[in-house]
Amino acid sequence: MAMMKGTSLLVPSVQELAKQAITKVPERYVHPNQDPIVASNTNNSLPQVPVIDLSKLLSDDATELENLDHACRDWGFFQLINHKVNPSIVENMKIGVEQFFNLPIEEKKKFWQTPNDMQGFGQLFVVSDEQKLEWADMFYINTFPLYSRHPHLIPTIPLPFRDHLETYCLELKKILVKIIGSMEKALKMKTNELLEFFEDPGQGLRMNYYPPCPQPENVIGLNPHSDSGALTILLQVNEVEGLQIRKDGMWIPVKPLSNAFVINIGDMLEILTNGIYRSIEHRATINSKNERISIATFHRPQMSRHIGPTPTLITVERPALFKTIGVADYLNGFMLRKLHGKSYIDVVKI
Ligand SMILES: O=C(O)CCC(=O)C(=O)O
Ligand SMILES: [Fe+2]
Repeated sequence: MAMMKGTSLLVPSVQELAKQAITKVPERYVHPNQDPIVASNTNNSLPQVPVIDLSKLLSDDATELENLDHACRDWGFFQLINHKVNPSIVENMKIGVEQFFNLPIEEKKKFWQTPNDMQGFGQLFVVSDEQKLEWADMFYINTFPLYSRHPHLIPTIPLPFRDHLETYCLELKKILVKIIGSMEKALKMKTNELLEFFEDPGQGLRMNYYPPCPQPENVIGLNPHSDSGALTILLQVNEVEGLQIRKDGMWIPVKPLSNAFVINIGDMLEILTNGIYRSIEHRATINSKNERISIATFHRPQMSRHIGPTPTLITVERPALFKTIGVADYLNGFMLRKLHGKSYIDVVKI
């Protein structure tokens, strides 16, 4: 069975560190020379990530399908509204994740990463002791397929959060299918040509906790990266700004919009669409006043599958831009490296 491998060095909790009244960030978290933080209120002329209405998409609204197509080609990111996920499901998830991060550290240790395992609390992509760390704790779990779950993680998450999490995961898988189905139409592909890659998809959840920091300009919450999977559905839990995407060389803040999901294209969808839809570099910044919480839910084709440009999207004018690669190979290669912008997709470029 093709499994997700990967390891990351064990690191201490930043949430605990930030509770101490420090005025200076420890050296291991100082990132010199990073691009300055731009807050949306200091620059109102910045363009905004497109907003897409799922209800309109599902009623075959041609204009909205075009809007989706533009969003995926030009932005790789959009905010999804009217998604019809029951607000109580989202609300329960928000409350649950806040309480989960606020458990006493002794409780959380039961969920901490162990050597050679990236699921649990900790950080990802830490490959050396010299590497600068992020100003954040994260909790990563695989949710689907079921065999990729760890017995000591989801089954021991306190109730009712565990049940709320299960419900949430299933709802997001439904959104995945609706979005991919609409993309297939927008790209004028054959029915099921793209969707078939998402039968029984792999799904993983990354919950991010970014504590406030006395020197926010010196730290980074999450290094610039593109997501390796196919489609990420992100929930900005507490409406604190921090997510930024790189567009035309500028960092653009994504304003938290209530009742919306932020959707972004990952590398695997860029490969499948032969580069027509693109994964976009993004990062999370920190501020000095408020904690920030987000939940990224990643979706990918099954580990045993192979992905390459879909035949209909290869033409004389647009020859194949990528080689075919196994999903497990792509993902495992990604997990072994430091996060570094959008550079990893180069391994499959022709
Ligand atoms: O915290 C955020 O808004 C971004 C999270 C993210 O990009 C990720 O977990 O891959
Ligand atoms: Fe991401």
